[in-house]
Amino acid sequence: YVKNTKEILDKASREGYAIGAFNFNNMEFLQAILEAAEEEKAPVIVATSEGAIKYIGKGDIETGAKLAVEMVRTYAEKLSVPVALHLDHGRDFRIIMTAIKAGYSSVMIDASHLPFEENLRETKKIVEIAHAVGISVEAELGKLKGIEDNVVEKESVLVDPEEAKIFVKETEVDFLAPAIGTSHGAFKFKGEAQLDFERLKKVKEYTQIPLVLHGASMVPQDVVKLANEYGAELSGAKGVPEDMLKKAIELGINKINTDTDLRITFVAYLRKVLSEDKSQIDPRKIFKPVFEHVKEIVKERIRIFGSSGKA
Ligand SMILES: O=C(COP(=O)(O)O)NO
Ligand SMILES: [Ca+2]
Ligand code: NA
Ligand SMILES: [Zn+2]
Repeated sequence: YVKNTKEILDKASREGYAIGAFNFNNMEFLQAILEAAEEEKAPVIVATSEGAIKYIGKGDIETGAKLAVEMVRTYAEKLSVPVALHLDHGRDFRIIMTAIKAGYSSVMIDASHLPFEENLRETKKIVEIAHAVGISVEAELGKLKGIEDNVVEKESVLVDPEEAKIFVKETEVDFLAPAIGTSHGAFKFKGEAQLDFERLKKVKEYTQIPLVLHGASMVPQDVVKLANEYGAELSGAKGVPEDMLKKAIELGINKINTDTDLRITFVAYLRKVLSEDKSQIDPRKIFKPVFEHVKEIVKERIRIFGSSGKA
């Protein structure tokens, strides 16, 4: 169990590959992610959003954070690969403190919806506290479109590399998520997929720290098609193409946040299994094949990110 996410991300940044940061909300997704990392011999980051902590704790934040840490630690001590637990899109000061106290390896303070100076001040405060207890911190500059937890960002506002230089110097944040055109969820682009690689290149040059890509799911069309065949309504779903992910990694992305790809895979195969095995009522028999597919998609991502065999 990795005490501090920085150690695995600094290595990835030095060697030019990316670590998957996969979101989970329950035991089965966590199992699938960790099995995938073990089979790929890859370091891995598992992440909970604030909503996931509330979900795991049935509304009680301490319970949720504690349970997440205990589940991850208990599984991780059996594995040969490094595992880090990360708080994704931390916004609420109390939740960030609770995650640190519970034993998370790193926390994100997402104050990117605030004006630059306020984002900088918020981030600096979290960094001072987290660094005092040996925990690493992620922050975000610029805005992703779509729903970011409970804040609806109408327009994406791309990162300003000059701001990034000042921001990282002033806050001493360990890794930075620059908005370069992605957005959360399954409907990322109206027209052609497009990322601002020029900005990304400059942010890396100016900051020289591990960078994070949010909204990075690829939204595989075969899985979307399967889900729709079994009654889902996901037409128009579109993600980040593989060649763009690879280019982003070449230009300095070292942590890739992936949630939607696991969700779509889960939904497609759950629908399929339920419609084919109509008398099945044992949840274990329903979930086993479904989470085999979730594990496979995580392995595919780890291979694309270049972290297979890096444990
Ligand atoms: O950024 C993400 C996940 O993005 P996706 O919706 O593209 O999986 N989590 O913080
Ligand atoms: Ca944000
Ligand atoms: Na994050
Ligand atoms: Zn995100």
